[in-house]
Amino acid sequence: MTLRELRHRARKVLGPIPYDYVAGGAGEERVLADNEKAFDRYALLPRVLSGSETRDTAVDLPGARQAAPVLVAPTAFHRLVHRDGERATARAAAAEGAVLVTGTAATTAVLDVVAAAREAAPRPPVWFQLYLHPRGEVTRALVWRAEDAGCTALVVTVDSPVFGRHTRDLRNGFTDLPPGFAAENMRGLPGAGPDALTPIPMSPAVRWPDLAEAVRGTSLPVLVKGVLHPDDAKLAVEHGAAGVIVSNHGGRQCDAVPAAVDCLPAVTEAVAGRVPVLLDGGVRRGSDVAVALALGASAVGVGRPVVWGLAAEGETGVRRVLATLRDEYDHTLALCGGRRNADLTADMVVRNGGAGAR
Ligand SMILES: Cc1cc2nc3c(=O)[nH]c(=O)nc-3n(C[C@H](O)[C@H](O)[C@H](O)COP(=O)(O)O)c2cc1C
Ligand SMILES: CCCCC(=O)C(=O)O
Repeated sequence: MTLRELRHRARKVLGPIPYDYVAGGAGEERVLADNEKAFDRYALLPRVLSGSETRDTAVDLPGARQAAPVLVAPTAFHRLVHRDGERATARAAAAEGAVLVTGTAATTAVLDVVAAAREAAPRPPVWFQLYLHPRGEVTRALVWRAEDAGCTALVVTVDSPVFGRHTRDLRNGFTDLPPGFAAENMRGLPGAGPDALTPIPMSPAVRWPDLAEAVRGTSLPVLVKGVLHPDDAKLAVEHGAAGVIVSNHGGRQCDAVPAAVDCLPAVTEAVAGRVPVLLDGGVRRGSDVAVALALGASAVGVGRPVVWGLAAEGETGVRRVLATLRDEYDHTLALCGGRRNADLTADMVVRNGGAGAR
């Protein structure tokens, strides 16, 4: 089963409103579509007679060593799609040796998410995603909850000064969580009630010094998610980021930006190896992972496919998504004559239809 087929299975078990919440994007969903289509514009140019029977796909990331260069991107409200929610996702990611990025908008408290991950692996890498709050004490409270739970890194999302206009949700009138669901990490903190769809008051007033303050206020590495402009990647490093995540939020924020993978080469050049560069958006096959790594990513995140796996089959479905991507990636690495992730280099990616014409 391909990851694309899994979406159809999820659609059958989900009601139309949660399905649309996950599947949808902002505006006319141009960026949502382009994130996937962009990978079709790249082709791999394999090397030959340079492979190995044993390959090493492991990767070292801030606060994590992973079996493969694929991690679970933060996606909100897992209990909306499966009764086991984030606990199932956490057990699956830990069992597959993948980083789980849980976040402020999870429907399970971070302490319980990490506890579930520990049922599957002794020291599971769980990162915590948050938005910087204009009131520093709210940010500090969230960071403390993540540290206390045992998270090994923080992910600060910077592409959401305001919430994106999700066309399908607006049409469906989906503005609040159904009764019985809440953004558990927001309990007791100021803001909209934890059962609002946007419990975190995103703010355009948040600026670079707030990031620097967040970095200073924690011993955990802080990755910055949602960077597209190479100058912002440089600023992120200068303000203490331990990693930069190239992402357009899966096409859910500004509907006029480039596909994530198209922004990767310039960001990689700007960061110049100082910190790892990661990418998410549109990754659906092992060859997409290989293209991203060749263009400079250390690892990629997957968002919707994990939610489809969770909706369709719970913990087993999430494991299937991660195992499929790892297996497909390893196979692609072999076909490209590689032994290690670093064997995939920029000269091995060409524009599709223009082989050799780089
Ligand atoms: C249903 C859903 C919820 C999301 N929630 C968050 C979130 O709470 N925080 C965040 O930083 N990104 C969030 N994202 C964005 C993802 O982290 C990621 O950038 C995006 O899904 C990657 O694209 P993909 O779905 O094509 O893999 C969400 C995405 C989806 C689809
Ligand atoms: C405050 C909820 C964040 C969810 C989110 O980021 C998304 O739906 O894209």
